[in-house]
Amino acid sequence: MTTTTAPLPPAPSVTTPEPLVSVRGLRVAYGDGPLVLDGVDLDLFAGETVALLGSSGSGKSTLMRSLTGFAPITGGSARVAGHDVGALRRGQLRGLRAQVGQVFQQFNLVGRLSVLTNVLTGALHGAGPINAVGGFTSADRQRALALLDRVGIAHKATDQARTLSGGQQQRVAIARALMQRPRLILADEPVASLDPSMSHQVLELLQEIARTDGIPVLVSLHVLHLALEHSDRVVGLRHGEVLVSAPTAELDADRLAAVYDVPPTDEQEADDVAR
Ligand SMILES: Nc1ncnc2c1ncn2[C@@H]1O[C@H](COP(=O)(O)OP(=O)(O)OP(=O)(O)O)[C@@H](O)[C@H]1O
Repeated sequence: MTTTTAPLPPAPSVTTPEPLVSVRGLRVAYGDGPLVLDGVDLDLFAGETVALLGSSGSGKSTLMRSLTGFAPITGGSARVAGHDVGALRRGQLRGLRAQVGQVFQQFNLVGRLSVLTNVLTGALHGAGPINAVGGFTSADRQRALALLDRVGIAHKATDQARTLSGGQQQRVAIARALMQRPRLILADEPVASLDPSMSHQVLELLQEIARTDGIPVLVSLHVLHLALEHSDRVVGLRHGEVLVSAPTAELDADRLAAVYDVPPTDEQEADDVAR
């Protein structure tokens, strides 16, 4: 009797989503100084909000800066949107930065300009100095107004940015970041200057943008409960190393406190929120 071997049917294709950001064994040192990041791994996927926690000096800002080529990578790699950041030349880095929306603690708006103009400047990213003087199109203006509407402050479009409250200014900064049509949003302590209510609103907005637009949002925070309430995953840095990396649903404040040399007390957290 002969037996024949039938060919196997093709395996069902299992597609694992590719992370937009993939950091492996990243090491960063400034000048001759010590390693500020030492072997950091990080993936960021479309649609997720990842909270970055750690004591002051643990390397949160440096990790963010390394994703846009502003930190000196001395080992390992950081890939963003398919690019090996450490291997990019200056012009290529400019192109990458145009795809990354950034939100900062101090909003970084031009106070004397209108809210609308501040948002429009987001369209200049990557345009270069020659295109930048060409002015904005009416399509740009429509889009900027639509974004202001989305973040809830279209009624302030013609006001000078400096006349807005902190929470409103941060919304403008988020609209400006969206004007870039970013593939990634980096928010470095975006609520450190806001009161508790504004902090929740701004973080809710960032998480909504991540989910709706399918953009990964990496947000550094100093307040544990804000991270637990407004993120899908938490990455905790300690002395430049990843100590915790887990879905937020699996974490609690006790486990996250291990990230800190001195765990923040409720009082300190309240102070941080109120700052
Ligand atoms: N441009 C720089 N030149 C030299 N050292 C730097 C530079 N930027 C940061 N550092 C050092 O790198 C370390 C990490 O700083 P980083 O700002 O990344 O920490 P962080 O976790 O964001 O802190 P914080 O919560 O206070 O913002 C610190 O020791 C800091 O002094």
